[in-house]
Amino acid sequence: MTTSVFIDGAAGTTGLEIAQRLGDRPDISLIILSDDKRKDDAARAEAINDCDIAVLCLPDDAARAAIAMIRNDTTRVIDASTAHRTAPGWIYGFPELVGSDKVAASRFTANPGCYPTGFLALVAPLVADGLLPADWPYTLNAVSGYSGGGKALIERFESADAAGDGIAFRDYGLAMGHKHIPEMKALAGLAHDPLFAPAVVDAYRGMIVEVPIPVAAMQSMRMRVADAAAMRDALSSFYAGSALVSVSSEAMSELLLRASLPASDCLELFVFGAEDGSQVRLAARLDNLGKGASGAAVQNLNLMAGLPETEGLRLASFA
Ligand SMILES: NC(=O)C1=CN([C@@H]2O[C@H](COP(=O)(O)OP(=O)(O)OC[C@H]3O[C@@H](n4cnc5c(N)ncnc54)[C@H](OP(=O)(O)O)[C@@H]3O)[C@@H](O)[C@H]2O)C=CC1
Ligand SMILES: CC(=O)N[C@@H](CCC(=O)OP(=O)(O)O)C(=O)O
Repeated sequence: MTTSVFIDGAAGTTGLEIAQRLGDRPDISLIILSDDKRKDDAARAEAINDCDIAVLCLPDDAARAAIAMIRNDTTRVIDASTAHRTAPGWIYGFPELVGSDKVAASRFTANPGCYPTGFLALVAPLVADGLLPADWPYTLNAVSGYSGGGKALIERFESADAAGDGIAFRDYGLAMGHKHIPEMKALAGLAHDPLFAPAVVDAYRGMIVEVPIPVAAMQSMRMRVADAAAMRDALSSFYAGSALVSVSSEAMSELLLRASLPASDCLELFVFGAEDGSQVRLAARLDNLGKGASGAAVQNLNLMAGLPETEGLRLASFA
C-alpha cells in the first residue's frame, strides 16, 4: 500500500528538497501540481482533500489558508511554516524531543524552525534534566546558509554574487522578536524569551547555532548549572538511540561550515568548555534544508505513515 503525499509549495526551496528525498520511493505516491495550477486554490483544495498526508511548504499565511481548505477528517498535515508550531492541537515535529510515538499518531504536525532545531536539541534536554536553569535569559548566536531565507534570499545572494558585489555576512533580526522565539521558549520550558542574534553567510546551505553559558557567573547567582562534561554526557545519553542526532566528544580548535556542504539530514551537537570550568559554549551544526526543514519533514512523514523513520534520508555527516 502506498501513502499519497501532496506537497503544497513544491516549487519552493523546501518543497523541492522534500520531493527529491521522496524521489522514486515505491511506498509514496506523490501529488505535485503543475506550474499553472500550483497557486490555483481549487486545485490545491482538491489535492489537499484527496491525499493521505499534505506537506505544506508555504509562507505562514498560505499555510493557514491551506488548513482552512480541509473539508474532511482524514487528511493529515505536516506544516513546514511557523504558523502552527505553538498552536493547540498540533504536535511539534521533533520526534527526538517529543517522542516518535506522538508524531506517529499525530494528525497535525508542525515541523520545527531551522534555528530552533539546533537550540532546542541542545537546551531542552539539559533544562529538563536540571543541568541548566529554566529561568536564565539564554542567548543564541547563529549563522545560516542563504537558502534559509527561501527563493527571495537565494536570489538576493546569487544576484549580488553574479554582479561581483557579494554579501559575505548579513546580520539581521536587529529589532529582536524573531518568529522562532515562541517555539524556542515554549518547547524548552523557559521563563524568558531567548535573545536571538541570527546571521546569514555566503554559503547555500548549512547552519551553526551557538548558546553561550557563563557557568561561573550563573553559579555566583546561586543557579544550578552543570559542567561541560556532565552536559556532554547527558546529551550523549539522551540521543543514544538516534540515527540522526550525534554528540561529538572530539577535542576541536575550530568548528567549520563548508561552503560546499552536501545535503545532510544529520544534526551534530558539541559542548565546548573552558579549562577552568567557568564558561561553556553549546553548539549545533545542521543543514537548514535537512534536519532544519525538508529532512525533518520526511522523518515526520515516515513516522506518520508507519514507515521506517529514516527512509529516504541522507545520513552522511558533515565532516
Ligand atoms: N528554507 C529553509 O531553510 C526553511 C524554510 N522553512 C519554512 O518553509 C516554508 C517554505 O519556505 P521556503 O521553501 O524556504 O520558501 P520559498 O519562498 O523558497 O518557497 C515557497 C513556495 O511557496 C509558493 N507559494 C507562495 N504562496 C503560495 C500560495 N498561496 N499557494 C501556493 N503556493 C504558494 C511560492 O511560490 P513562488 O515560487 O511563485 O514564489 C514558493 O514556490 C516557509 O514557511 C519557511 O519559513 C522552514 C525551515 C527552513
Ligand atoms: C536565513 C533566514 O532568513 N532564515 C529564516 C528562517 C528559516 C526558517 O526556519 O523558517 P520558518 O521558521 O518559517 O520555518 C528567517 O530567519 O526568517
